[in-house]
Formats: sequence, C-alpha cells, structure tokens
Amino acid sequence: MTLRFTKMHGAGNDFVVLDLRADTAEPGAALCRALADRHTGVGCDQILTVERAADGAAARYRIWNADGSSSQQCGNGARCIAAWIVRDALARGEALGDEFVLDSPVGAHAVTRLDGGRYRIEMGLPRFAPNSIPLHGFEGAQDEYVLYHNDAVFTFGAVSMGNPHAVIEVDDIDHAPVETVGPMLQAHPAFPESVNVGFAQVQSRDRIRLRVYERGVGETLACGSGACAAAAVLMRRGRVNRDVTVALPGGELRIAWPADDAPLTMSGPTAFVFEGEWNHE
Ligand SMILES: N[C@H](CCC[C@H](N)C(=O)O)C(=O)O
Repeated sequence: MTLRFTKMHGAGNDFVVLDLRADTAEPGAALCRALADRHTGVGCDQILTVERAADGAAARYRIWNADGSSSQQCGNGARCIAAWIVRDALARGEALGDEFVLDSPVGAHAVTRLDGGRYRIEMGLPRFAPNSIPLHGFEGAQDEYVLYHNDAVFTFGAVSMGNPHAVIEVDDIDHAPVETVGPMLQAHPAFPESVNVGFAQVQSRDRIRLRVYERGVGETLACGSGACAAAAVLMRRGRVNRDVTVALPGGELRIAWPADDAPLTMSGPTAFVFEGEWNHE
C-alpha cells in the first residue's frame, strides 16, 4: 500500500498529515504506530487526518497519538491543519481568507491566519470540573489536588481542553521529574482515560516555561493543548496574567484567556517539512 503524506511540525511537535477527503479509510491503531515509528516508519508524535467538513467549516480533522490511541484535541495539530488547508486552497486557486473554521472531535475551532506561518486558534473554554477531565476521587473543581502515591505526595492542577491535562508547578523545570511522575500519573486510577502531564515553572506574570509528558507519546518538544492547560490552571490560581507566553523546548506559544466565559486562544508557528510516499505492506 502506498500512502501519501505531509510531514509538519508546530514548535517541534511533529505530525504526519493524511488527506482522507477522497474517502480514504481512516488509519487504524496499527498503521498509526507503524507510521509514527522513528526507525521503521516516517516518525511523528501524532497522525492527523484531513477530512471533508459538513457544516461550513473549511475541513474536519482527527488525531491519533504515536501509540495508536486517539485524542479529541491537539493544539499544535490544529495550527498545522490550518496551514495545510490554506496551502491546499491556494494550490486549487481558491481564496480561503484569513479567518475560517476547522471542525474537530470536540467541535468547531475559529482560526485566524497571522503572519509568517503563524495561526491563532480558539481552543474553547477550559473545563475544570473533575468529571469533565475526567479525574476521579475528588469532589468539585479545585485549584490544587493532592494525591498520595508510594509514600510520596503530589499536588497538581487539572483541566480539560477537550483532552485531559494535569499541571504540576516546579521551581526548576530543567530538573523536573518528567520521566517518572509523568508515567505514574498517566497510570494512576485517578485518571481513568490517562492524562497529559505538564511541568510548569512560572518565570514572571507574563511567561511560563513548560515541559509536557504527553498521553500516547511521552515527552514532546511542545504540546499546544498542554500550553493552554498550564496557562489556564495558573491563570485560575492568579499566578499569571491573562495573556502569557509559554516557552516549551521546541518553541513559544502565546495563550490568552481574557475572561472565564471567553474562549481561550493559542497562537503559534507551523512548518512544512516534506511531502512523502510511504510504501507499507
Ligand atoms: N497526546 C494528546 C494529543 C496531542 C496533544 C498535543 N500534541 C497538542 O499539541 O495539543 C492526548 O492524547 O490528549
């Protein structure tokens, strides 16, 4: 089987983009794992599929992690799909304009094309209620949850951006226990659908450094929904202003959440790396 794809990344979070608009079958978990393999496949954190949208949106997209699991949200992926759709429209001689809508597993996202391959995405409202994350074992949304595990105590914030996030504040991001606490929380029964685990260091009221151990992947160079989640948790705690820069290992994202009842927006870069054909038996 020959599979045409586009390799892209958003702040170093990398993707294989598949065009399914001609009703090509969606990739199964095994094909996603094979595509994502960085030795025997193409290599990526997530596989994104572009599909026809019904309701006036420019396109619909879906998301699969490198381990084959699906997700409802991918912030860096949304920006890359926006860039992919704009380039596709230009190649067809169609003018898409700088404002359009993308449909995703968690609903419509308004997109604004900025300069230099940057895009702003409306990421919806952060949801803090434990049952929306989902987070079991706690009643009512809290700014900080406390979890006991093997004689250790973990405090974290939790929020859904359409996918589940835990956010742990640290004093020294370069020595954060990403590879140990990340998998521990993902396997903990408090997170029945696992979780993306962010480690955030507040540098000022306008700047956060962040590392994310992603569900279905491990640590990535950037996580767009993770940047939204960390900003939302820290804004709700009053630790940062409502418009911040989130610096991840792969690049910087801008997160604004002007009011609790206003959509949170994420702005950041996109990049096309190469087009390819993958021959897979
Ligand atoms: N690993 C995530 C999906 C990708 C999120 C990330 N790449 C982003 O940019 O938001 C999950 O399973 O919920």
